[in-house]
Formats: sequence, structure tokens, C-alpha cells
Amino acid sequence: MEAYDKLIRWAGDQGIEVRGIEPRRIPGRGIGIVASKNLKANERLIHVPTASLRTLTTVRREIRDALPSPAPNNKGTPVHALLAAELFLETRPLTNKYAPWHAVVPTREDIFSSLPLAWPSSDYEKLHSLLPLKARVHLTKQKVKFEKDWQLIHDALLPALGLTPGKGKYTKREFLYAWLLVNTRTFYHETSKTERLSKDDKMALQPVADLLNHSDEGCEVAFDPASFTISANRDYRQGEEVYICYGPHSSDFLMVEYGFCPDENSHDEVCIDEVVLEELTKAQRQRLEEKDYLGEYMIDERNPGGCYKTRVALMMKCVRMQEWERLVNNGEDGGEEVQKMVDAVMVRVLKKYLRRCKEAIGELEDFGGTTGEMVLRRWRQIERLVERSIEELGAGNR
Ligand SMILES: C[S@@+](CC[C@H](N)C(=O)[O-])C[C@H]1O[C@@H](n2cnc3c(N)ncnc32)[C@H](O)[C@@H]1O
Repeated sequence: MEAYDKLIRWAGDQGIEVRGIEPRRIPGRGIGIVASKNLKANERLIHVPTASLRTLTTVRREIRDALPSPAPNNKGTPVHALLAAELFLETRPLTNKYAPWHAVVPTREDIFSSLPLAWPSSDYEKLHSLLPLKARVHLTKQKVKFEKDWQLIHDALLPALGLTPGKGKYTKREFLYAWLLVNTRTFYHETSKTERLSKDDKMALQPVADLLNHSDEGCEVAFDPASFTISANRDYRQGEEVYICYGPHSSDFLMVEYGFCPDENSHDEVCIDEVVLEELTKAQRQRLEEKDYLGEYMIDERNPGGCYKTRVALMMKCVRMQEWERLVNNGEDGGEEVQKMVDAVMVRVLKKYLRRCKEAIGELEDFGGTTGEMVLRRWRQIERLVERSIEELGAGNR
């Protein structure tokens, strides 16, 4: 019997209902879920009783007892670390209760070859420095989180269980595999045990539903204390891939958090803080900070001239300070004449950013190999977006 069939049969034994869909290998996306018959909008596809989820409460007692309990305001051990510790310490993953799930989740090679946090140490610094700003900042934060979690496992959990860190399978790399499995496969889920905790701690692993890939728009995901339900958001033809939306994320976020960079992403945006801030004097930056307009300067397909904050910041280059204060306080944009000047500054800023894109592309091409391919693809997307933005602004098409 195929591993997927075993998984579905096992899921049935756990009370997980799977209807009208089946797992399938999808080129470039690992495993995904496809419609096994024509589906109607609102049809219930997956129904998971809460008891079948892997949550804080299903983590083995000896693991929970060895670590500080999760607590509000991100105090205590993160639920992420506990779930990862549970997977990390499973002694016989291929024969235990969750074996059918282990048989289909991505392998170490799949995870390590796609997620930036697992880039080999020889490439990490270089590739990290070549990431677009938002991805770079996010990866830095993710690394801090992971290192803190590993410290807990290394210093508290393994010694409490009489295990030696670094020996046998109790290595940092092996914990990273478990940590990234959790990172890429958990759903937001709140129970009475987690309601006081921060949003990041409200997570659960859901066998089967975790095979759904991401798209901008996807199936409805809902939960209540008893269960989790996923329903079709529209009609599907038999054989069509069925998605959920992991959230309205930019491609920089998806790349770091999930290890892929989609070709199309209606939620995508690019941060151009580096080049906007270079245009401004120290005093101007200080005033923007006081007004809460410092940083987060974004462009996207719909806003080639930049988001509202970008326009407000660049307007400082176009009008006197007193006039800028008046316009900002009244929520005015200064009219066509001022906006044309802002466009002109924006074109200059974007041209500077385009040079940065091209430099990054050149360095990534020289870097070669497969590790940097996703980042290279991302910069090429950004390059196209910036070129189109310059064209639109230059042609006065806004
Ligand atoms: C929740 S799992 C989905 C199932 C997964 N494809 C598998 O093989 O087990 C999330 C992972 O699936 C992959 N993925 C999800 N959506 C994708 C997409 N639109 N394009 C490429 N990969 C995707 C990424 O590797 C991501 O980390």
C-alpha cells in the first residue's frame, strides 16, 4: 500500500475525516492535496477532532516537566520548542503511533535544501547578506528564536533525560529538522490551555491537513473547541490542487518561513527602506520618527509609487518643512504638482534600488550552486517589479 493510502487509513482510525480529496506528489511543491472528484464550494473536505491534533497537551509529560511551562508574554518554553522536542526525541518514528505521518513528511534533505535557516554554515553569512531586507531581518529573528530553543534543549531537556547533547541523534542539526518541520506545518489553534499565551504559542500539528500547500486564496479553515474543519472555498474539478492560504504574506516571508518563493503572489510587497532613508537628512528622519512615519517603505504591483508612508517621507524632499507639516497634519497630498515631484524623487530612488537588485543578482550568479537559487529568483522578481514601477512613474501613468 502506498504511504499516502496508509496515512489516510490511519487518519480514519484517529477519527479524522477526509472527503473528496487525496494526497499527491506535486512537482516543485513536495506533496499536496488534489480533488479526487469534482467538489462543490463549501463542501467539507477535512474534519479533525481536537483529540487528534498534536498540541501542547499531547507533548510527553517528561518533556514538559523538564522545561519551564509556556507562559503569557512569550515567557517560559515556546510551544514551538516543545512540539519540536517531542518530534526530536521520538525513539521509533517509523513504528510509533505517528509512523504513517512520519512516512510522508519532508525528509531532512527536503527541509535542509529549501529553508534558509538550514543553509550550510559555509554559505549562510554570504546568502544572508544577499537577502532582500525584509527576508534578512526575518531570518535574523528566526535564527535568534531557534538558538534560544536549542539552548533550552541542550542545557535543560537532554541532561534531565540523561541524554548527552551532540551524541547519536541528539544533535543541533537533528533538532533543527524537527523545529523546521513544526515551523512549516503548524496551524493557528487556541485551546483553554493556550488562551492566555501569546499568538505564537497557539499552534497545533494536524496530520493530513498539513499536506495542503499555500496559495493566495484557499479553502476555509475554521476551528472550535471540538474540531478543526477545512471546507472548499469554491468549486474544484477532479485532479485540481486544493490549497489553503497560510496568510497574506509577502514572498520574502514565505521564503524564510516556508522555503519557497511563489511565481505569483497578490500579497507580495518589497521594502525599499534602505534607499528611501538614504535620501533623508538626520533631522528629517527624526521628524518622521516622531510622526510614526519612519521606515516600512513598501512598493507592490498596485503601488508603483510606493505606499502612503513612502510618499509622505519623500514629500519632505519636495516642499518646505512647514508646508510638509501642514499637509501631513491635514492628511493632504499637496495636489498634482507636489505629487509629480514626489514621483520624480521616487523614480530616482527606484533607479538606485534597481542598481542594488542587479548587484545582488550578479553576486548570486557568481555564487552558483543550488543553495542560492531561490534568492536569485526572488531578486529577479523584484527587479521586474522595480523596472515596471519606474516605467509607470516615468510615463506618468499613475
Ligand atoms: C504545510 S506543508 C505543505 C505540504 C508539503 N508540500 C509536503 O510535502 O509535506 C508546507 C510546505 O509545503 C511547501 N509549499 C507549500 N505551498 C507551496 C507552494 N505554493 N509552492 C511551493 N512549495 C509550497 C513548502 O515546502 C512548505 O514549507
